[in-house]
Amino acid sequence: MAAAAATLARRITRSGVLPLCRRLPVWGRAARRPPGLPLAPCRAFSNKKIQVDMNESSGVATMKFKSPPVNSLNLDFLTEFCISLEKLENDRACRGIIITSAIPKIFSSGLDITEMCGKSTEHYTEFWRAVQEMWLRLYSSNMVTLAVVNGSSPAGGCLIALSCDYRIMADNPKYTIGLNEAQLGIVAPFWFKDTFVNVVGQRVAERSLQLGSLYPAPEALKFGIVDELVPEEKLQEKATAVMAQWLALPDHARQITKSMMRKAVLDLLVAHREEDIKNFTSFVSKESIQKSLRMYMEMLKKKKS
Ligand SMILES: CC/C=C\C/C=C\C/C=C\CCC/C=C/C(=O)SCCNC(=O)CCNC(=O)[C@H](O)C(C)(C)COP(=O)(O)OP(=O)(O)OC[C@H]1O[C@@H](n2cnc3c(N)ncnc32)[C@H](O)[C@@H]1OP(=O)(O)O
Repeated sequence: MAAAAATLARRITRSGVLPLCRRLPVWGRAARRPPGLPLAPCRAFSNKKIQVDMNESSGVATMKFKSPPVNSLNLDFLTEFCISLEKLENDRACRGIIITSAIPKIFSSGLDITEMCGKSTEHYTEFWRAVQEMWLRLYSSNMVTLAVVNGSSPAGGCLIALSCDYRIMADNPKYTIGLNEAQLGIVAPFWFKDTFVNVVGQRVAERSLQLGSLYPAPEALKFGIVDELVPEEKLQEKATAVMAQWLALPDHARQITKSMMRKAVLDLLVAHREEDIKNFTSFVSKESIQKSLRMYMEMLKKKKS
């Protein structure tokens, strides 16, 4: 696992482009299987920060974030996420993936702010490439992707949920979700914004992004950020039912449709990836932005005392 992670990290940082596995191809997963060959065996695999369990009979994998205290998305987490997703994409038996958290009350606290504070340009470059890679892989996945948001999910955490095909959230007003970057004095990149617009529409996205709004679960449902609220103890049952409904369709029809809906947004980042990295590194390197991020971290720590 460590060797695989190192290899992937090297591939992300050096070549700049990973061989993205089948970005929304025009063929179904079943059609890729050479006739007569048995399905590849599926196993559960657990890494440091993400636990993946594969249900071989349903063809559905569950990916559980388990990176205390708050599942923040640091370089190691993002690398593990990409490796896990690649393994599942390459597993012919896997047709759907449920993404959720093993940490009570938190889905993901978003990008790890410490990765964007006081580091070198090289580090920002490596980190941002990994963030891009995570989104490109998830948003372009040809599997059915279902986010089970069982806790708060700001910024990058919200992006993960928005990048899935469907979102179920625990019916608890203490859990919030949204792209709150503006509250940190930073800006959600264009592809975060485009992903958000594709889910909630221009008006809700514009207002929410300018205000950096974090919505309690009931409001998130009202604005279409999530598709359903479910009592926490029913999340698993509901996720299984929703996944079965999506998997009841022929893969190729659903995949081609998904590709049509998402291609333009994906292509834009693929075409402007290096420029986007430069924008990020020069933006976060500004002293004013560093100051905002430091103040935000201090605010988080003070909140506890
Ligand atoms: C011209 C320019 C054009 C374009 C711009 C170009 C580029 C764009 C530039 C930048 C884009 C960046 C996009 C950023 C996306 C992000 O995701 S930023 C992260 C946003 N996340 C948050 O705001 C969440 C902050 N955290 C919280 O609100 C809470 O922690 C919580 C609700 C998640 C959990 O609350 P609690 O359970 O009460 O836990 P604590 O608050 O006590 O936290 C425990 C511990 O964890 C630390 N922590 C929390 N979140 C983060 C994080 N995201 N990163 C790093 N660390 C985090 C917190 O400080 C505590 O630490 P300790 O005090 O225990 O050391």
